[in-house]
Amino acid sequence: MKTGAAEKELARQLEAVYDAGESAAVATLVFEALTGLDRSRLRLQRETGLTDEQVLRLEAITRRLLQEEPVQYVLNEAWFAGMRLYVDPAVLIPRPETEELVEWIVSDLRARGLDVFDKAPNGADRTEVLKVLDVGTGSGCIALALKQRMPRAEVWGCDVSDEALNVARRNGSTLDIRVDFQGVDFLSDAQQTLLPSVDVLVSNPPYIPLKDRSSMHGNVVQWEPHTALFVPDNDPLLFYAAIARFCNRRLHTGGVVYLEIHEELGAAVTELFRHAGYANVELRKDLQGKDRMVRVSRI
Ligand SMILES: C[S@@+](CC[C@H](N)C(=O)[O-])C[C@H]1O[C@@H](n2cnc3c(N)ncnc32)[C@H](O)[C@@H]1O
Repeated sequence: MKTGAAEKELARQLEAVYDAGESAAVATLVFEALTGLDRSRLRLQRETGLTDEQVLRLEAITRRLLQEEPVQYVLNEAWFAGMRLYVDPAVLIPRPETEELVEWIVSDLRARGLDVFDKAPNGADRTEVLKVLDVGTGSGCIALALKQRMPRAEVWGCDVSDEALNVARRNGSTLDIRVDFQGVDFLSDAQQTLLPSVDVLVSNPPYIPLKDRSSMHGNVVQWEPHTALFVPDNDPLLFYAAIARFCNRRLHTGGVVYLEIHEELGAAVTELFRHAGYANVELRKDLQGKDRMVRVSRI
């Protein structure tokens, strides 16, 4: 079968689980992975035939996609902040909203003129000037993107899931980005003491109340790790409260906290931090116009 026709046929089949636009986008991702060609080369080689091996692989991929398994898990890759990350069902698939959180941090720190962006020249003093902690690191996407953009910062990522930490460490080593990933149950005050004092804390914690589960798309609920997604209906701010407790002890004066939030929890999260004595509280919308990020500082 020719590549172009096979891609069209896959898109058609995927309309059983996705809308037409998504089906075409997923089919293109599959064919990029299958052929090793980017989308413009793929278009130029529409008439090239698939090898027997490619046909077999395509059949296996199609079967998994039709069971609503996210394409990122099927292909074991997701793009985040220009990095190709390994992902599997142990970790949340990194989302574009989270890239916006990373951009907010980087642009703030640039504006502060901090000496963290350039690699120290050979032989120069490699003293790291800024300590950053990513809570609930999952694939390591936030921590790795920050360390890549700010080579002279010292970056930690923590997670309760050993499987997620394996993925994060694998990404760090494949990309050759040095982040210290640690296994910590952040909800335990005792385990929080294993973590360093920092200047910047960032987190995209679990924040979806369990009651929302029934209205979510099958490919999220059936496949993505529930420890990454859900919080109890009666305590949706659980992780933000734990972050505030940690920051009271371990965030340096002048330190800043950046959080991803549920679109309906903007007022509650900002109030929690105001009440805990934090300043410069700012709620920001994502590109979809939904309340999605909060920044607060410790004075
Ligand atoms: C919403 S995911 C975010 C993953 C990644 N930072 C991202 O933005 O794609 C939340 C992460 O928090 C982790 N997590 C859940 N409970 C935790 C706990 N008690 N302590 C530390 N991490 C936890 C999950 O394993 C998951 O990796």
